[in-house]
Amino acid sequence: ETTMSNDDAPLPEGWEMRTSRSTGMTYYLNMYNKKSQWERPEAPADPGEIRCSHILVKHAESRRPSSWREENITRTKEEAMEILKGYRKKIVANDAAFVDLATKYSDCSSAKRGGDLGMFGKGQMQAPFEEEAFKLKVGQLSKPVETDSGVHIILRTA
Ligand SMILES: Cn1nc(-c2ccccc2)cc1C(=O)N[C@H](Cc1nc2ccccc2[nH]1)C(=O)O
Repeated sequence: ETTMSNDDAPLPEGWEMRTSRSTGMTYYLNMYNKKSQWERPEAPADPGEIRCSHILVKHAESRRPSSWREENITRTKEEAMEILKGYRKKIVANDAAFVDLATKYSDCSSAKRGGDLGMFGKGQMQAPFEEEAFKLKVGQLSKPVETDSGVHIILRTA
């Protein structure tokens, strides 16, 4: 029987369709690591590394309840979550830019770079952060994520 190849369906994230110059056959290119394969991919390409920015609101139970903006952070985890949800609402409503809120309010030293953490692979960031970040598509904003450092919202930028 013929297998159903849904050639007109969109490809999973990170893949592109190519035609072999020598044989004219269709193959698929992982745009992150430039590896190619004959089989139509069923899942997003493994990005290996991604780039994210984040806004961190620390609280009294944070591993290090201190930051560039506040020497001794005493707010509760619940208060931190409310503050962060307020920032997320403004960003989603386009009332404030992510980079401006990160620069002004993030309790991470990456605030100096608009919250940019640069490129990172698996095994570099705390697990809850990594898990959420690698689920995001480029340009997508996470829901609040709790780590030992505090509460974060994550923007995947690459
Ligand atoms: C992971 N990381 N990168 C930077 C950074 C990046 C670019 C420029 C300056 C600082 C700061 C940090 C960092 O761990 N900061 C901590 C807070 C923090 N905890 C995190 C957990 C997961 C991801 C980012 C996080 N940032 C701090 O300032 O107390």
